[in-house]
Amino acid sequence: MTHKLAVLPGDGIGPDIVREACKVLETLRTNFGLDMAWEEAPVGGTAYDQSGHPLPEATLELARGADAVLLGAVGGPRWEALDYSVRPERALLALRKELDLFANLRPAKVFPELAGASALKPEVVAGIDIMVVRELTGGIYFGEPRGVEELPDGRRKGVNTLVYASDEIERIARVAFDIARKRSGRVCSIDKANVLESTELWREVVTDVGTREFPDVELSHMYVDNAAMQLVRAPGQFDVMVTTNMFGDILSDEASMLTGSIGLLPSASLNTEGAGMYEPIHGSAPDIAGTGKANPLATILSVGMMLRYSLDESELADRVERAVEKVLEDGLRTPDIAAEGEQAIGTAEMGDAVVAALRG
Ligand SMILES: NC(=O)c1ccc[n+]([C@@H]2O[C@H](COP(=O)([O-])OP(=O)(O)OC[C@H]3O[C@@H](n4cnc5c(N)ncnc54)[C@H](O)[C@@H]3O)[C@@H](O)[C@H]2O)c1
Ligand SMILES: CC(C)[C@H](C(=O)O)[C@@H](O)C(=O)O
Ligand SMILES: [Mg+2]
Repeated sequence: MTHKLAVLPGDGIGPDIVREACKVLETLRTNFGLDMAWEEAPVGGTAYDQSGHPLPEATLELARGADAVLLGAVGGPRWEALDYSVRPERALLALRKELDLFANLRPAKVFPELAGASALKPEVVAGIDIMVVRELTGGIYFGEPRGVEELPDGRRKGVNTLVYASDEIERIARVAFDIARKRSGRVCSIDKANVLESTELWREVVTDVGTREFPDVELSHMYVDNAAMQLVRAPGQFDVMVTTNMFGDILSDEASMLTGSIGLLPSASLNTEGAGMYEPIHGSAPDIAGTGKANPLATILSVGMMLRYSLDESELADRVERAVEKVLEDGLRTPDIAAEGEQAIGTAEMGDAVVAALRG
């Protein structure tokens, strides 16, 4: 059966990195028999400029009908002053909510060749392989009430609400425990249960699910401030980290620096139906947009996750990961992962190198 893909390049460096990921998909089709067809659609600021909305109905429909969505990035200074309701980032949140993509997997794996590019000492990050499991359709990103209101005395009040219902916590906990069973058998749940009742419930529910359904998995808990510190002090203690929407957003960017660059971290956002959205964890990088300096590897590795989690093509996923390892072994570096004085290559050259490594 032909896999139907929706490709949403978005803004800033989005189109550049997605172009390279599509070269990889095309190579898998022509050389390795991947049966797929993709259709592209605008999203984010680019879509807003074209149609007045960051997530046009046609784009949402395309995503709904696809087996998997590949997304670049959205947003940028050009659209920052827009009303919140039509800001590019809203498209991302709407896609996640509409497709019920509650489970966001963000692996942070240190490639041996890049241990020297890490923000930490190479010996501290050697072998690091962390899976951040981020809840993606709840928490403070979606809680009501929200907004900015005028107070009678002329002041304004900004409100966001951190809400979690027990079933939302249960389902993300199950995803984390399941993944841990295939890895080290350990889960660390990150919360702020000492201050926030919503995450006190988080801790309680994660513990219940663990005790009742996954007694074989070792569960520990950590407050988020400590976790942020431990991630740079001794990252080797973590394997699967499960956490709320906002804590996961922040901790995954932090974890990326263990690997050397945010330009290396892919993600999968999954629902219970097997469909998923795949995107790098980074944003539209306005500071380097249009310069050809963006690292496309996070997006290419997101294609790998797509093959594994939505298309049931794990052999091809392995091939993509091996091709990325090969280009790094060969010493190819975009500027974000190049050592001082080391020759760097551009976005398209990196994509071409992965394609060449795939072809063998
Ligand atoms: N998933 C998404 O679409 C997503 C994620 C994060 C931020 N954003 C949006 O992107 C815009 C910029 O946000 P930001 O600057 O805070 O975060 P960012 O992730 O876009 O950039 C942070 C830093 O990392 C660098 N960087 C990011 N991706 C890179 C890559 N592939 N290769 C090399 N360097 C890379 C950038 O140059 C920048 O210095 C904002 O509008 C934000 O809302 C979108
Ligand atoms: C752009 C923004 C809505 C998004 C998030 O906060 O989830 C981004 O930072 C991410 O990590 O995907
Ligand atoms: Mg983020």
